[in-house]
Amino acid sequence: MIEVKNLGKKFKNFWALKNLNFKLEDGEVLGVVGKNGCGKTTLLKLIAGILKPSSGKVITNLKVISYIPEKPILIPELSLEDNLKYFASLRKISKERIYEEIKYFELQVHMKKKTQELSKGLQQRLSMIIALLPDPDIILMDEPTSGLDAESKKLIVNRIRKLRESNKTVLYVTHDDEEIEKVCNKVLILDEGELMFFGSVEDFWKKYERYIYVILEGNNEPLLVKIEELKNLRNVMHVRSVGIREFLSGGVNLEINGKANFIKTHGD
Ligand SMILES: Nc1ncnc2c1ncn2[C@@H]1O[C@H](COP(=O)(O)OP(=O)(O)OP(=O)(O)O)[C@@H](O)[C@H]1O
Repeated sequence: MIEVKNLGKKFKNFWALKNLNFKLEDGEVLGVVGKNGCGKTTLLKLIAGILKPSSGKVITNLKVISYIPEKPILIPELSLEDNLKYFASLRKISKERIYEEIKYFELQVHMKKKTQELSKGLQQRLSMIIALLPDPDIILMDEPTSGLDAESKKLIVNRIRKLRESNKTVLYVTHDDEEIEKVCNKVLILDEGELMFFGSVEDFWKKYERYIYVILEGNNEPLLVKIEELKNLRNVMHVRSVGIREFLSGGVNLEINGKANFIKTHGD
């Protein structure tokens, strides 16, 4: 369990996070969403204990916390294998446990390569292993899949699912709507340091109403419409769903704790 109570962070005279309140149970995966600079990394760092709160507190009964920063922290001159050996030696992790993760993340053939020579995806897989070796109860990840190749992304997303199945608590920053819908059971939306929404994906759509994109015959421009309006439309050529992030960035203006207050068509 993690409970965040009246949590705030001030840098000089600027509040990067203001009065956040939410609670996560064990085994929940929270997607942290919001525009650049809205305080996502600050929130993870406060929970990790890297930053001290300026107001409020983080309460948890869980002991081992792993934080995976956006840019992996690895020793560039050492091989993948030696990086793992080094980090494992700090925690007395068994060889079997290390090999289990190497196999899962399909890194066997890259063991002798220096980490500075590895692609971003391989570096991120290695970073995940290092963070998971101590068997953390809470895993905090800052955009773990952003800008990665499809294979690395798949392995990381599936590993997050496995963490959820083994009752771990995961908070991760993501810009990917598909991941939010498929991996996260809760979503937290920040807007300029304030909590705009916290709850399940289903509750988000209950609150803001579900929208879809439709393409009508003779018009290539997708239209954003409420799902129940579909039955009133003629000559529909194509329909596709809208994810939370796309919804937020597609011209929909949400008031904090309010309803969507205007809609415009995609691409305007
Ligand atoms: N150490 C710091 N000192 C001063 N200001 C900071 C510090 N760390 C973050 N900030 C500011 O706090 C705000 C929130 O930053 P944060 O990195 O948490 O945002 P973010 O949502 O993670 O952004 P991004 O999506 O770009 O990574 C930003 O305005 C940032 O400039």
